[in-house]
Amino acid sequence: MNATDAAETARLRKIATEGVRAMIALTGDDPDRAGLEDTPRRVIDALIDMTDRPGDPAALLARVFGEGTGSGQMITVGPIPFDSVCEHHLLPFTGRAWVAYIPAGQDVVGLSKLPRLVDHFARRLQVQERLTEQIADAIATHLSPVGVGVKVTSTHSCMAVRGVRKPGAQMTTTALRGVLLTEPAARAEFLDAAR
Ligand SMILES: Nc1nc2c(ncn2[C@@H]2O[C@H](COP(=O)(O)OP(=O)(O)OP(=O)(O)O)[C@@H](O)[C@H]2O)c(=O)[nH]1
Ligand SMILES: [Zn+2]
Repeated sequence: MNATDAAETARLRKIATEGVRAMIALTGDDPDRAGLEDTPRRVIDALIDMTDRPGDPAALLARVFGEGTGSGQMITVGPIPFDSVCEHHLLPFTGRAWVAYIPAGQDVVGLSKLPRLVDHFARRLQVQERLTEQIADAIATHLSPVGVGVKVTSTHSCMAVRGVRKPGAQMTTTALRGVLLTEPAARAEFLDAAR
């Protein structure tokens, strides 16, 4: 972080602290009471922590292993647990993702890179449909595979603990590319693996 960034961060943290104090006051509580004194800092740090966007898709998917490892099979990883933040309410949504691809040639990526890719797109302000598309698009762009499948199921705390209050209701989203979109058998294989 350079000096300009540090000054801007300090400025925004000051404003955000006032904002969180105002939100506490809106709940009818006293932001100056001992138990709440340090809460604005904790809230800001928690939000930054939950949106740290680890990794970089191009770098994550850059190292491939060849020598006959791929050869046309579907590779599926899941369920991959993830935490994200609903961009409408800044409340968490948490769930599981399945990520599959069929390499175009012999090259495959390391197993761990797919969960890392999920975290990269999950740990930011999100909606689930965009999360699902971004994971699929990153694999399509960086690996140029024959097919890609991404399925995400999650529960949104904004729908569980407030508003409509339906705890346990799950949202499922699926993004398919290439043969997983066009070939019913490939699609069925993925959806069977992602249960
Ligand atoms: N499609 C989609 N909707 C989401 C997601 N996360 C939260 N939402 C919805 O975003 C919507 C925001 O609707 P608004 O009417 O603007 O906000 P609201 O008054 O808080 O809505 P309620 O939750 O119905 O009380 C709600 O219906 C949420 O359930 C998501 O990942 N995808
Ligand atoms: Zn929400």
